[in-house]
Amino acid sequence: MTNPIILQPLPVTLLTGFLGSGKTTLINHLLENNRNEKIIIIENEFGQINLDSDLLNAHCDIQIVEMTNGCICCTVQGELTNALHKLHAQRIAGELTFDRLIIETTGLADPAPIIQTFFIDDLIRETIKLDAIITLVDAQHILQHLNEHRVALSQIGFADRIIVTKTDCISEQQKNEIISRINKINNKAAIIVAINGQIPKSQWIDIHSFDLNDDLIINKGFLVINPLKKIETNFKILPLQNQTQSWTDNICSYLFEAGELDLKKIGSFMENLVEQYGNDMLRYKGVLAIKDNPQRLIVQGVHKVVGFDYGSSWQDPSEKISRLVVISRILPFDDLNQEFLKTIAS
Ligand SMILES: Nc1nc2c(ncn2[C@@H]2O[C@H](COP(=O)(O)OP(=O)(O)OP(=O)(O)O)[C@@H](O)[C@H]2O)c(=O)[nH]1
Repeated sequence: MTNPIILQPLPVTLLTGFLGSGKTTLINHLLENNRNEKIIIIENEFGQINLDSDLLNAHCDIQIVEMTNGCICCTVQGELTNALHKLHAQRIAGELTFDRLIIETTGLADPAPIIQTFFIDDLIRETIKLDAIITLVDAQHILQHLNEHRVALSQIGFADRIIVTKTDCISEQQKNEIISRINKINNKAAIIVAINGQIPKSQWIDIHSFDLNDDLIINKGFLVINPLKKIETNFKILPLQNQTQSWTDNICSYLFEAGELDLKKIGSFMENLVEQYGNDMLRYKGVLAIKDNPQRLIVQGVHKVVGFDYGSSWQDPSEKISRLVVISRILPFDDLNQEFLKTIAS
């Protein structure tokens, strides 16, 4: 009898960004500088013609799976699920060996249905580990994209990390304005500057954004890397102070904060929040302190798909603090915050 093959969950990076923002350029840079890893790339193109697979470096050790069935919102979940199941079957059968998967979405895609695929499907949840959502932003055109295409806003809102490209085509002042605008839309993601995709792999691969760990890092600083210099982590992670909303653009970051909560009450608060506003909530992540429970309760969600899990124990019970960050289209924050505060344990 042969032993069943036990495989580690496959790390997956989801690469998004508006048309022409530099996704293929970034992947090519990775492939050229990372030849000892086998990478599978799933391309999701809008329309029937997929040019990107031709643009990728054919001589590198990659496999490309194309999904060319245009309408991303209705078909992508099914198509992506099928593609991932097929890859898993080939991996299990030993027909394909690879170390990681990168999914490059069409520039016109709202990442929501793609991300949801990773939460919804049982086999995918068990065999794949979503590492991070990386959004590329074309510094030259982003202001126009934001004005004209809601999807550009959504792509920034969903990001765990944002890579600003083409800063070589604009002035220093314009670059700073753009970084500041992006930071107002999503102040959770670190922002990195890359010219022609030239950043080290460690800046966008193996970020572990979806790990259910206890760190709720709220980043208000910028991580700006000059590709020509040695990487310095001149990286400020500052606690979000009392500011709970950023009002430029209609996607905001909200912070709900309190001490120990009542499990039942916070459960129904979350249920109502997601039921009522799930369509507007791009991403949310929280570390909650529950009364009479030594462990942290971790909550993560994308729109109406939400997951709860217990994390590690609080070291010092007197420091138990609950934080929930929501990146969303505009919410009636004051009313919701009143409801949130009612979940504080008595
Ligand atoms: N000047 C400059 N050009 C860049 C930079 N990054 C990418 N480009 C160029 O921008 C164009 C589009 O880059 P791609 O990598 O094809 O962009 P993409 O996001 O894959 O494009 P789509 O698949 O059409 O959405 C190419 O001509 C790249 O050479 C950069 O940092 N600076």
